[in-house]
Amino acid sequence: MNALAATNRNFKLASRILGLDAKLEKSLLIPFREIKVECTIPKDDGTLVSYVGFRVQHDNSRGPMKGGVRYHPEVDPDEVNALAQLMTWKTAVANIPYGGAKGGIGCDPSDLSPSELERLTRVFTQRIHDLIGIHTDVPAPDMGTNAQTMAWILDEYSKFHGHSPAVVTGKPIDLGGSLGRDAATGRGVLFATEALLKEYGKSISGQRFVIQGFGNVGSWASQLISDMGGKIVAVSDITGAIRNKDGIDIPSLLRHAQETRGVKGFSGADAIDPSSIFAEDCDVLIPAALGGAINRDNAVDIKAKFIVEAANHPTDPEADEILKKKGVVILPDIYANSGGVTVSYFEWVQNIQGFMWDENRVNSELKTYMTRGLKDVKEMCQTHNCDLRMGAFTLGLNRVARATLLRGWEA
Ligand SMILES: NC(=O)C1=CN([C@@H]2O[C@H](COP(=O)(O)OP(=O)(O)OC[C@H]3O[C@@H](n4cnc5c(N)ncnc54)[C@H](OP(=O)(O)O)[C@@H]3O)[C@@H](O)[C@H]2O)C=CC1
Ligand SMILES: O=C(O)CCC(=O)C(=O)O
Repeated sequence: MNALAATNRNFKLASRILGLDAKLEKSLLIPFREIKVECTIPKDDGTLVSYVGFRVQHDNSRGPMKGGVRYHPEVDPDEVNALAQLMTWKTAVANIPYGGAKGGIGCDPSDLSPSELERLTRVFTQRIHDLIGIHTDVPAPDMGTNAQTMAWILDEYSKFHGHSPAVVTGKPIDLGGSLGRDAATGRGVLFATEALLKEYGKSISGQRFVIQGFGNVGSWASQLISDMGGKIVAVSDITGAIRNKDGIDIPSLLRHAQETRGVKGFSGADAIDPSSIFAEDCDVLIPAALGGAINRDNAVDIKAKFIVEAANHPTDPEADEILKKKGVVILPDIYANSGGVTVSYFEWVQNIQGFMWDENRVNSELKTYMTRGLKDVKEMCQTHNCDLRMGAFTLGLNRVARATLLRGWEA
């Protein structure tokens, strides 16, 4: 099932649980605006190359639309649409005053030089600058993009609209970025996992973790979990997968991955088949790479008791059903990875106030939001006798539906 069909399915299940009116349901589902732009740049050798960029603005009933920009070869309109919709429910679950959006360019950033990436980002920004803004739509990093990408968007946007640090989040600290934003999604995953395990009388320390993806989210989650005494027994990225049953030394792996641009070849672990990473024996599985990674073919082999969805829509609905029957507890993406957008909100607030917080404040506010988020999700699970995914979806939908109804429609 593609990302959009899977997301729409979860939306419809939640809408049915809440008993939403069919017309309201339709209005919530259809994106506010879908933008598709052509981005042609000269490569370093002078030849021209064209890419297609997207920005889907899904909903703004609770505030400015918010969401990352992804650079990846598999970016397509349906996927961006699904990711934008997930942002709407995610910001509502986190209870931050935003709607949802997502953008992307169908490109392989590893094939582009830094100057080509800069040109591409600037052209994309030129195409969409009049449709984004501090109180309209605020981009942030996602797969294949980072603080530097945000700095280029900020600079290009500011040429048209004047210096506007709050137009993007996840930007470098020197340009008004927030302390703690780089680690925020991984730290949020840590806090979410801690809160979940506590419900089962467990703590991070002593649990065995398997993590797919060692980029921003996966590497920070690995580092913070291992700092808390969790044992990371297997990790994978696009270069390969590695296992050490006694626990991987994460600081050494981080150095290796930085030097060699991947986890492959790390001397402190054995190489394993990347396609069997989910079958590794562990207590907690954390997918932190692409969507749809857990599907009906690999779900049956999963041994973890808990899955914490650091990636967006990593679990296909068919896999969801299989895992539910196996009794695996899944902490859904729209709650589990909301630490990133929550600290993006703190960054935006700091930019608007012109007052910078220290990192302790950022991290402790994040913990408050993540802990409260799980409590709110669990209350919906109890009210509607549903699993955590439907608890999160009904929580998000209910908040957005209420805001939409309160605002009303033009007569
Ligand atoms: N960044 C953020 O703040 C947030 C991100 N997310 C989600 O988290 C996920 C990861 O994002 P982020 O860490 O930012 O992205 P990055 O681009 O920083 O990292 C992605 C990681 O996934 C790896 N990867 C890609 N394809 C595969 C594959 N087939 N098998 C194993 N590993 C793979 C990449 O390997 P390589 O680098 O070698 O290509 C890299 O390690 C995405 O789903 C994103 O939407 C969610 C909330 C916020
Ligand atoms: O920080 C943000 O604004 C958005 C992060 C994001 O894209 C996501 O949560 O999927």
